Amino acid sequence: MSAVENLSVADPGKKRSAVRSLLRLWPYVRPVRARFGTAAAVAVVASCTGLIVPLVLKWIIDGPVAARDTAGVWWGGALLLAVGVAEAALFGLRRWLVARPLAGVEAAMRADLYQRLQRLPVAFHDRWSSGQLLSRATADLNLLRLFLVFPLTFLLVNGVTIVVGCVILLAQDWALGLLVLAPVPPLIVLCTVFSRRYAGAARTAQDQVGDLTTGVEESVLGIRIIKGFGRHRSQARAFRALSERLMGTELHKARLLGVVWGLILAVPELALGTALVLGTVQVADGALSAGTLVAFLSTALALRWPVESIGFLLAMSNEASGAADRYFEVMDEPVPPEAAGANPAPVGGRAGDGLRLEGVRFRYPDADPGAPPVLDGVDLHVRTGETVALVGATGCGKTTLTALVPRLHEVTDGRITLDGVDVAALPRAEVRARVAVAFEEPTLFSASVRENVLMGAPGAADEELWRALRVAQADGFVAALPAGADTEVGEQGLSLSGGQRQRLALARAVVGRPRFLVLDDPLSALDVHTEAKVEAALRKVLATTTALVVAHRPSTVLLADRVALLSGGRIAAVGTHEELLAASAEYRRLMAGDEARDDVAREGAL
Ligand SMILES: Nc1ncnc2c1ncn2[C@@H]1O[C@H](COP(=O)(O)OP(=O)(O)OP(=O)(O)O)[C@@H](O)[C@H]1O
Repeated sequence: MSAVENLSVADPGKKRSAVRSLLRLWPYVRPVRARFGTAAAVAVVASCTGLIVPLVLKWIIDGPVAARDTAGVWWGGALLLAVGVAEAALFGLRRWLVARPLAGVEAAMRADLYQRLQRLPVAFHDRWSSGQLLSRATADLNLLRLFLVFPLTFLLVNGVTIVVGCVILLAQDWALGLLVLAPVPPLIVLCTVFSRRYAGAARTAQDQVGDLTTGVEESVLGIRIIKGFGRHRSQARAFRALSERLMGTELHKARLLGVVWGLILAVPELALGTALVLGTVQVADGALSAGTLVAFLSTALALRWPVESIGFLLAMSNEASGAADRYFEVMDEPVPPEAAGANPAPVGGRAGDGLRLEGVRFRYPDADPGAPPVLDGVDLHVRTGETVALVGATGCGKTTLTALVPRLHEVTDGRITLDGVDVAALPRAEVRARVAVAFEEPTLFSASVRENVLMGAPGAADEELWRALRVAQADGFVAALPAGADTEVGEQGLSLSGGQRQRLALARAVVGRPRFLVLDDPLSALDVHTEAKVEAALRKVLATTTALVVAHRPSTVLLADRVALLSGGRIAAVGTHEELLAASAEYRRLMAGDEARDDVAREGAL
């Protein structure tokens, strides 16, 4: 699969209501409702203030102008100026009222989304592409804030202004008023149809932006592979295809908006032109005063913007409803119960029992229903203080098994106990305080060395940090960094070598002096010399803890007291390295293959 092809999570067939989606924002708007409501009321008053202008004009024309009263005209002009200033001041007040609270709403929604993402299980993150999550946390939340600032208020403000304006029009001359209002019913039908279509297109575009974000992210993170394999052209082609797909959707949106906006502009103009002709005839016949016609036409013109803006206000609202759906798709994902603060830590257990896996079965939630489970009845006992190496063919489920101990995934069946306590009965925070992990892929964050390592024991003293660095044989290179342990390691620690990253990940695992240690082939990126040093240090750590270590090569296996062979979803054999060499042909094959690879690596290093 190309690195830029990714899962899109929209369900186009699903029935949705834009209003219902947007109503879900209420809990976030609720705390600022007073200020938001005041701002909307101020905007309604400001907009309706503009409708006073035609009435003042009518008074000036039929009064001072008809009577040739110059002083009266000046007074009329002053009144028009005062109305204009009041309208501008009120709109300014509205902006001031909403700016800060609505930025706060966006920040609160973003914080909730981030917290949710932290609490959701690894299985969720396996299923969702990072770009889809990133675009929800950035572009979609921005759209929602814009919706609250603009369309939500102005659909109300313009609606009220149009109703008040229509009353004024009908009061001036009901026949001309009905003529100008004739296009309203067909325009309402048009807007409803448009909304439905536009909402679908907007949602598609948002999902495509998510796919595009994933593509950019993967290409940036995988730039070394792309360059190394000379794949930049094919990657660029795949990316262009994605961005052309998005461009097509955006053009479809623009066409829809163009048609609806064209009709919203043209149809009322036709009605207004007809009213102008008929009104002029009536003035010529003496059936209508010139002031009334001017007031009528300027009221109709004052209503142009509120009517014209409906098209793009509806478009923005539909985009916002798509963004709200996308946001709540993540927020509605169930969080495993005790992560939300249930289950207190159970007491009891059998102190000194070590780590036990009893009849553990596991199947990935998104695996093919017909496929056998990855783990199918694993029984293993790692005694307190003991180190067991887990060995098996590639893809047999070693990483999966190590992820079950700190409950990154939940067992499908069976149980895992720590000192006799079922991990499923412990709060996740408690499990992770007891079990420290280091994975094959050492993940570092764009923070200092100190912050990265102390993630394993927040608040630990400097001595603990340096002890852990010494254990991982990382103290030498960390001390030589420009700012020592306070040196920033760059995004994903990419400013460090693979071996350095892996040693920091190891230091993070041991800094909290964990009772249980789970290491997934933590020595894979080390050169033979460094590996020997880390092994020597690790041996000391392993002597003080209970450890399960995934091992691919004999040198790592020799760190362990016993070896467990994982095969066909079960533990096929347990014993010392020598015992398994003597008893298991599969184990001999595995070790022989790895020995051969080690020889090649050693030759390369020499
Ligand atoms: N998130 C996932 N969803 C579905 N299947 C998965 C997932 N992760 C791994 N698998 C499958 O589970 C099986 C075991 O994978 P796992 O990574 O545990 O193997 P492993 O023994 O650690 O392999 P290696 O030695 O190559 O690291 C593989 O068939 C893999 O395709």
